[in-house]
Amino acid sequence: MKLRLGTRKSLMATTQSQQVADRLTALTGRAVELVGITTLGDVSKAQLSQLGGTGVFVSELRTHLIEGDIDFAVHSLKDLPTAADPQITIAAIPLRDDPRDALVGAVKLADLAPGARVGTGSPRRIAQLRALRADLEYVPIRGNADTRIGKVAAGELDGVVLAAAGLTRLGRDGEIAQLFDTDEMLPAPGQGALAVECLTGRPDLVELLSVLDDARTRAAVTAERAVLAALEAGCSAPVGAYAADDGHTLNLTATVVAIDGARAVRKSASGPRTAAMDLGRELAAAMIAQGAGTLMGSH
Ligand SMILES: NCc1[nH]cc(CCC(=O)O)c1CC(=O)O
Repeated sequence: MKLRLGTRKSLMATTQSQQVADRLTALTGRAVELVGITTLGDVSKAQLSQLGGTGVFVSELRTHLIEGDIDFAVHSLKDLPTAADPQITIAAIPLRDDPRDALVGAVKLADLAPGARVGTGSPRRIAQLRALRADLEYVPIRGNADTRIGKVAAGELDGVVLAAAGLTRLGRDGEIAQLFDTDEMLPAPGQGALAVECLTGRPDLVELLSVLDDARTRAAVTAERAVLAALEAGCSAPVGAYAADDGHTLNLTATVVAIDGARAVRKSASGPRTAAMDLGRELAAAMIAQGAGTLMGSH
């Protein structure tokens, strides 16, 4: 029997789902069929913020899992709520793609003229960009990557900032003018990683899908998301976190930035991969002690 992989119909979603399907077939011999699902979030993009952000896509695919229409689903990990759903198991977190943010446009950020218009809807990106270039105009934009990049081609904007991983999945990485090093811009927790999930009540399927798991990526994103959860922040909060696992140790850096870009709390910590959750929680507690909570309230 073919496994049914439920996916949103956007190009990014179908591309990443197909990659996961192909890898699963290569590793296990099991055939996988993509099942396109139109979510409420896709239908009414205008109301997306009222619907609670990108979490709406995740919860609709989860409803299809629970109803048995599909066997498993693939999400961008950074769009998953930090609160676990006991009915759902993240059976695999595959090897992460490039976690960095990217500037799409003709020139690097440092070479943009004063007052140039840069598009991004993310408070995390705006705040960190303001810290790098306070003299540019940051324009809130919505829509899929295609629409956003189109505003640069149309001359409406001088640049847009997006996740490098998403651009690569869309085959648009050739238009990247600059990749931001994590020293200058910390990505969203889990950025560039995928989550493969199915029902907890299907242990055989959990086991089958687990061949896709990458232990280092799982540890890194566990630490990053523990920061987010401990700060009680959502996916649209001005929180950046990045952890790298060098094979022995997990090195985690996180930041909370005020939307004006003028104030930030930034801290790093290291620990064993096996204690990823504690590493993230403890770093968040240290950040709160330095005023991170006040900064988040001030945007
Ligand atoms: N919030 C939307 C979203 N969710 C995942 C990605 C990109 C791919 C990824 O980070 O895995 C994007 C677009 C973006 O932030 O540019």
